[in-house]
Amino acid sequence: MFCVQLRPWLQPGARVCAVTQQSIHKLASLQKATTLPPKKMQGLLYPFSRLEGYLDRSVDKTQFQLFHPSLEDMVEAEKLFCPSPSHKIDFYVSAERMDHVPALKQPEVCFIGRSNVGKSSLIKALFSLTPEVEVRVSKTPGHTKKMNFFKVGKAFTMVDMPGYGHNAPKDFVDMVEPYLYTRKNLVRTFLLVDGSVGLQKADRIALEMCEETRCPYVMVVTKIDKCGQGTLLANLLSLQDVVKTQTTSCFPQPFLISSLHFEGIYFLRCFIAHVTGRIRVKDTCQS
Ligand SMILES: Nc1nc2c(ncn2[C@@H]2O[C@H](COP(=O)(O)OP(=O)(O)OP(=O)(O)O)[C@@H](O)[C@H]2O)c(=O)[nH]1
Ligand SMILES: [Mg+2]
Repeated sequence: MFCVQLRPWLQPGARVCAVTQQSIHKLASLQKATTLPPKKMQGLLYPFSRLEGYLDRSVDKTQFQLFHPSLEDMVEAEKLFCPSPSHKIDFYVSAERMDHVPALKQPEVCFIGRSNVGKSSLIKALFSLTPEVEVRVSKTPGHTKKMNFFKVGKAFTMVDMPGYGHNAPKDFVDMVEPYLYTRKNLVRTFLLVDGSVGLQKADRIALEMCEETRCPYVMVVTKIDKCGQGTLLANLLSLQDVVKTQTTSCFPQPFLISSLHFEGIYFLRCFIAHVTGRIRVKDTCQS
């Protein structure tokens, strides 16, 4: 659980981030988040904590907390998302076909999901400490048409994928499937589902594809700011049931995200740093 007494660790003098704060979203950094009242901060850092009280006693909560980084872990991870002259964070290249995909050695994570589910917005929020990195988002489904590669120094690459479903690019399958099946340096796929509607038919197909690739993947529940707690909880529990009973390569703990309000963003930065081998989060099972 979050310890408020860790706060002094973040007081002036602590090396949190060297970028100027001017054009950066007010909640982009942990430093700002930790100035909020404790309950609000807890919800931002650990979004599941908001739902915990509503869970029936019979529900096994440990499954929702397998990955449970400390504040220090999150601070450590955040440094990776702060650019410096020796650690450049930037858009690298777009690819429409597998033979356009760059050959890279560093670990890679990618984001897939239905069009409009919030993939690009999530990447934008993760990169909010580098606002000059352009990640295009749109309310029109099917906006991202290519696989967009973003380099985080020499640490890892993040790939924003086109969405499936409504207005997906015609060559979606030819583009994304070979990538998921053959990309050697892919360490995690994040499969995004909308918190208001839960797992849809198209998501089940994506989930089956992820299972077939046998690469580890993680479910991310998006836009949690938009849905009521009852709806979110119901969708989360049914999603977790599917993960538990029908998958073998999926991490049992779904992550909750609001790219607009920054809930879960620090948490996800930490998970990415962990799975790409940049930090080691203690007491973490099966991640
Ligand atoms: N309320 C709310 N809206 C969000 C959130 N994330 C994304 N959106 C909105 O959802 C819409 C789609 O966001 P994108 O990030 O472009 O979605 P995408 O998954 O990249 O979509 P495609 O590129 O079309 O596949 C935009 O209008 C975003 O502002 C969120 O966390 N909360
Ligand atoms: Mg997009």
